[in-house]
Amino acid sequence: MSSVNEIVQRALITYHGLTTTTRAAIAISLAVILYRLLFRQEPPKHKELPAWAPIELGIVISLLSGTREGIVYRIYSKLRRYSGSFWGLSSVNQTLIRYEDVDRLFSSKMAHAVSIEWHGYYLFLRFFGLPDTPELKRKVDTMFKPWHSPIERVFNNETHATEALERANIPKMVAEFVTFSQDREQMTRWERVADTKVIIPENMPGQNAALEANLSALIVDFGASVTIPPIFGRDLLDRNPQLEEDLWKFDRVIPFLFINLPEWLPFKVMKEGLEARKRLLDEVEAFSRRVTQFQRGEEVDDGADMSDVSDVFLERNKAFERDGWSYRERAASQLLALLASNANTQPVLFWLILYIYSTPGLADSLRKEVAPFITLSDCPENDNNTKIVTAIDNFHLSRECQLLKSVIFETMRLAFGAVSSCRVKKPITLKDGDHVHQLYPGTFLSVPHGFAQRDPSLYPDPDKFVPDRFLETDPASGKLVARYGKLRPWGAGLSICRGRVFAEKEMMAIAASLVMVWDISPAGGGEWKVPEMVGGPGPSKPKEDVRVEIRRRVFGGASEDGK
Ligand code: HEM
Repeated sequence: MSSVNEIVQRALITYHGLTTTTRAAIAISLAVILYRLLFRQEPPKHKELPAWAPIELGIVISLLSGTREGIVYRIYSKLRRYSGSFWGLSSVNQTLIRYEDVDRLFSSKMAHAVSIEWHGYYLFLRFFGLPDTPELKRKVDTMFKPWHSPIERVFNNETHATEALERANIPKMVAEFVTFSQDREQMTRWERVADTKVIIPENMPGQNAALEANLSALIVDFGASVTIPPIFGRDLLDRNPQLEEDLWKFDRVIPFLFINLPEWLPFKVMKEGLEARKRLLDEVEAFSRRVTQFQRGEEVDDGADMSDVSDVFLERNKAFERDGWSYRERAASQLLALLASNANTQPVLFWLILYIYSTPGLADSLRKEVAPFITLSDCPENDNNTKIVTAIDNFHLSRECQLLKSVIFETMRLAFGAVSSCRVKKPITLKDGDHVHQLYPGTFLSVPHGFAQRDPSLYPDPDKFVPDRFLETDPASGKLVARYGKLRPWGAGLSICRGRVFAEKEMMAIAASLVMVWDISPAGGGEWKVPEMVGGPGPSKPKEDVRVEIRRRVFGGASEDGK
């Protein structure tokens, strides 16, 4: 709020320092824009969300999260097109704050009047710079369902999501979480990016090995290495050592592409992001070719083994093949899936692991809760009473471990803000408390669900991490169960996340296995310092990384508890 005021004040000072001609030109341009926004009788019929809409959403969130005073807030409130929960200067775009009927708006009951399928083509053009042609538009529009339904069928279904998780082989991954290797060649891909430093090498008689690392860098690449193979198989990751780094670089530039900033802007982040995008498209394009060769029974380039590529990917590739998609276009679409499955999961996973270890007593409570569902055996490389995970009972882990579930919900409350958007396709009238709004086709509605997540009337002491905040006593069984309540981290209704069942199970399995066999503490000893969160809506990132020490948990010794 204050920063918006500051920006306006600075803009006014700069404005007064300009020549008369420049000031007149700017004033006329602003008047024209305002006239177009405020006084058009017929709202323009937009097919895509206007590029300025996400900026307006950010401004609305910032204006309404503060004390709701100051000149900018007052001017905006006077100028806004609607009233009640609807915020926006132009009828083309409205941000809905505390609108009570969000679930109904995005439900199948409203599908005749609002569409959640507006964004596909828009993302293709803005994210990948593909040429705007009627043919590409037809392809993307007709692919919305074939694009989403295989993902939804597997990753939002209890049984199939559990099967996909088994394919991720989390026990093996967790055993390799830290290798304590000083040789870069021997390190895992996530150790290579985490600026690791071995403090005590492995196999020192009578000593438990210890390693320092940057926790966020380590976890996001570790998480992506778990998430990618059950969808894409091993080939894509194994062949492209830089893939994850490129994914994060591209992810950083996406907010700029989303609001249509020109690609030639001379920012480092833009340049690096676009170079990463090119490499990613090349890699996923070559991968799509190999998958197609495999599906046709042809010889696969480089003799690659594509037998573990998931049915989801195969089904989508077949649909592309039928509909005449070029390999470049397929790569763009598959890259969207790569982003959707990783860009949210991995930052949330980092905060989850950080909260588990940094909240006093929480790691021990979770160890007690998850122990019956995690099978351990003695660590073969180490005779110091340390263990490795050999099996995870994913089904019971998600059914029985309600504290862990509540911890995940609480992490998402603090570190992730979903936004759901839809396009009005038929005239509708929406009731909003005492207000009634008439909405026109070609206009857009966006709901930042995260807006309410730090509201003290819903979540007392809202900035504090409270592990059992989401636990409620179930009246029928008398047991404690984790319930979402008003939290909507996966979005709403028909547009809800297509991978949420898998994502939740995956976070549970990774957190439960890591906490059982690894100890993590602040580097150099002392108190934990949880870094400031930056970014959002979407996942928040840490302002700076967290330097930690990682050791194997010693059983029957000082660090063991709860087993
Ligand atoms: C913590 C992890 C995750 C979070 C918080 C999350 C959240 C979200 C949200 C908020 C949306 C948009 C919902 C809306 O528009 O109302 C979304 C869309 C989606 N998610 Fe997730 N997601 C996660 C993990 C995953 C995973 C693991 C997968 C795949 C296996 C996945 C697949 C998708 C897909 C395909 C979409 C639709 C994208 C589109 O239409 O453009 N998500 N997710």
